[in-house]
Amino acid sequence: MQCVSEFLSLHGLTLQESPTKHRTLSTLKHIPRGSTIITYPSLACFPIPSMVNTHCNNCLEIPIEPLKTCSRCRKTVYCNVKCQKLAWSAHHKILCPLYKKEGNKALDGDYMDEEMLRRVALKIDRYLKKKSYYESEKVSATDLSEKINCETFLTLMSHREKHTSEQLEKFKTIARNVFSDLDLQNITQDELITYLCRFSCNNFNVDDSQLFNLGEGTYPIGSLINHSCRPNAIVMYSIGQQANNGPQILRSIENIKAGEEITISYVDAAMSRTSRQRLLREKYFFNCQCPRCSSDDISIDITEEERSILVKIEQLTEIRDNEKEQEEIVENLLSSQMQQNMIKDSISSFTSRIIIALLPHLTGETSKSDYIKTLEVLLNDMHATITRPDLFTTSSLSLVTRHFYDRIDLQQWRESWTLGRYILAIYLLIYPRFHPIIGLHLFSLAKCMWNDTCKDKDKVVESYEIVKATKKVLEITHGDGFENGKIVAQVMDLEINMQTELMEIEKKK
Ligand SMILES: C[S@@+](CC[C@H](N)C(=O)[O-])C[C@H]1O[C@@H](n2cnc3c(N)ncnc32)[C@H](O)[C@@H]1O
Repeated sequence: MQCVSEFLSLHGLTLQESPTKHRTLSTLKHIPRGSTIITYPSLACFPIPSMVNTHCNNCLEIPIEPLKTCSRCRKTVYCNVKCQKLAWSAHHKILCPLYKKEGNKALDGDYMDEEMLRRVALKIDRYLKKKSYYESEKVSATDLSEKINCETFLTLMSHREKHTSEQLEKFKTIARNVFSDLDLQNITQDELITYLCRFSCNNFNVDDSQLFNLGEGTYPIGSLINHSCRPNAIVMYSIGQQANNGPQILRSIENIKAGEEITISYVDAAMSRTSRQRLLREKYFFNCQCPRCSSDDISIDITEEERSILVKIEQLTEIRDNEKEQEEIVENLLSSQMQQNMIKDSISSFTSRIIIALLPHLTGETSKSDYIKTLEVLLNDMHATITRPDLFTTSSLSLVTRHFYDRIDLQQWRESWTLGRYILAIYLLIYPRFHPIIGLHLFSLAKCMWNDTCKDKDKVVESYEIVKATKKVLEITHGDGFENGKIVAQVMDLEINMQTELMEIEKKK
């Protein structure tokens, strides 16, 4: 692991033993919010079944040029010749005859595991075979990254002894098939079972900049990062970077002090504590004791204000006994007649209050403690201000979101931005303030508002505030690099249109 430690320390990071988490990845220097902490290539990544015919099998990009299909197996598509050549030397030379032999094999649930195992096993086998080269001074930069990935992968936790016997049986079958298909010289069939266990608690869904799931990836460096339900970092992807095989980018969403552990969230922040903890136990085999899960434990080292808001955020995600009744209320609320009366009253005014209070914390340089104070006031006032505070919870989200997109499809901009503001208010209460979900939702909302402005100055001003917040959040979550930078550029175009419109309105006065 010498070269892995060196690679990490080049980026100001260090890996330490931990009695409860096996290892922790911490920073040696202060990291400002919105920084790219480190970028690293995958050991293997490929599209999910529904994307195999539309997205490049090497870099997951939707190509501008017509797709190139492998003329032998007719199964894999690439965005260009460069990607095709890279895939050929990495794995396709060996896998192509297998794909051909398999004909129209169904891409079912086991397909992802089997395909990942084939690709990773081929790389590890090659690495073990040429270990003396990989350890020599002659090793090329690309092979050095491969070495870092292979070495790290071999140290990842597998929790093999904790998987159910049913799961292990399934893995045994996949391992047997892959072992008989590939001529592996340096890996045993039994080791392949451990690899499959590793995939299940370490691998990532690869999403595009809009958070649409495109594929799955093994990113050994990313797999060194532990979980927190209130994380200080996120992972994003740079789709379409052929040579780097869909690199993963680790970005800070908070200022991180020197010595602090870097954490990401393995689960959706809008899930209830019970659901999050169940998933973390069943898939990752640990009991989460992050500040959010342990917010009522006074021995946890956080400020009293933070503890108080984390307890209240938790209440917003709890699964309720009156879920059905709540659904009916939201459904009625969204029906056109009721919408006029009720959204405008209680929901709408509290929505405005949340947005007015929290938006400056997305655009300005306010400190985390100021943001927490504002959040605390809002959460404290919630019960005093509105009759149904339970409508600002996770339970309302999926229903309102569905209606929001229906209205967008119908180009009903007024209704869509009314619903979009309501969703934004719930997001702002539940999610960390600099979260890609918030940035992307702000962008959708800004577009709806812009479509509905009718050149009314107040509306243009309001949508301009939303677009400024969008830009700030996306600069932090997405950054300005490559594919992710494109979305920030789109926001800037919208911002310029709004500025021009505001100047026009001023001139006409
Ligand atoms: C993707 S790995 C993270 C890196 C891992 N700690 C290591 O040293 O290889 C996921 C595993 O790390 C451990 N882990 C991650 N976050 C944790 C947390 N918050 N508390 C305890 N264990 C954690 C669990 O064993 C989990 O299955």
